Amino acid sequence: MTNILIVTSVDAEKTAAEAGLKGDSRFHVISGGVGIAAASASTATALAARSYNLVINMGIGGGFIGRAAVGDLVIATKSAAADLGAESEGGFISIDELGFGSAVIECDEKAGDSLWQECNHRFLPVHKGSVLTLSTVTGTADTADRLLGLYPDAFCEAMEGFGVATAAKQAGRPYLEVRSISNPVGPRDRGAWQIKEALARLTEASRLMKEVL
Ligand SMILES: O=C(O)c1cccc(C(=O)CC[C@H]2O[C@@H](n3cnc4c(=O)[nH]cnc43)[C@H](O)[C@@H]2O)c1
Repeated sequence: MTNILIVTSVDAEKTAAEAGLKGDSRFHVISGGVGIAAASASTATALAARSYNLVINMGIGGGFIGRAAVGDLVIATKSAAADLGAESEGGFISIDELGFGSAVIECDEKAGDSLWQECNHRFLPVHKGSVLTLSTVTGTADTADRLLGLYPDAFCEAMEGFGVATAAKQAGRPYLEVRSISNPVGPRDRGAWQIKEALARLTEASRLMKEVL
């Protein structure tokens, strides 16, 4: 029997994910908190309590303009801690360049591809590429451009993926990140976030996960 841990950040995302799973006992959904630290600690606690075959970080996220629109799904190939490093006069220095490990964790290709194929089969708008994890929500076009300069294959930013991925990696478990877009990445306009639409799409994604994972 497959046991899959789904980690969301807030209860609204947990409820949306559970709605698509319709009580499938192979899945366990937790709401782990907002941000990389809460997500990582919550995932590690869940992994210590029970054995899982796959860990999925699921939630809403910001879509990079021209790459992923509100309501689209993004299936991560990598989760990248895009602001983990050092600032310098010459630009941002990643922890990879600083020699302290890697800011990028690969996602499970098999699980990602299965979901990707099913989304295409059902004509859901979906993208596959890097999802950035940030501690600060991007609020200017300059920052969005700078992030895309660092990660040209990024479709989305959110605040938890790399934390969940780190806990999964340390426990030796495969990992995947799935996001539905609630807002564009760029100049801050919190009132324009379409959270209801993004949560509905999250439910569609978890309904497909139930079929293919
Ligand atoms: O109003 C704000 O600026 C704000 C700051 C922190 C968190 C929130 C949330 O609504 C938390 C939910 C969740 O949303 C993800 N998310 C959604 N869009 C973005 C984005 O453009 N950039 C980064 N994260 C985003 C994130 O994973 C939060 O956990 C609101």
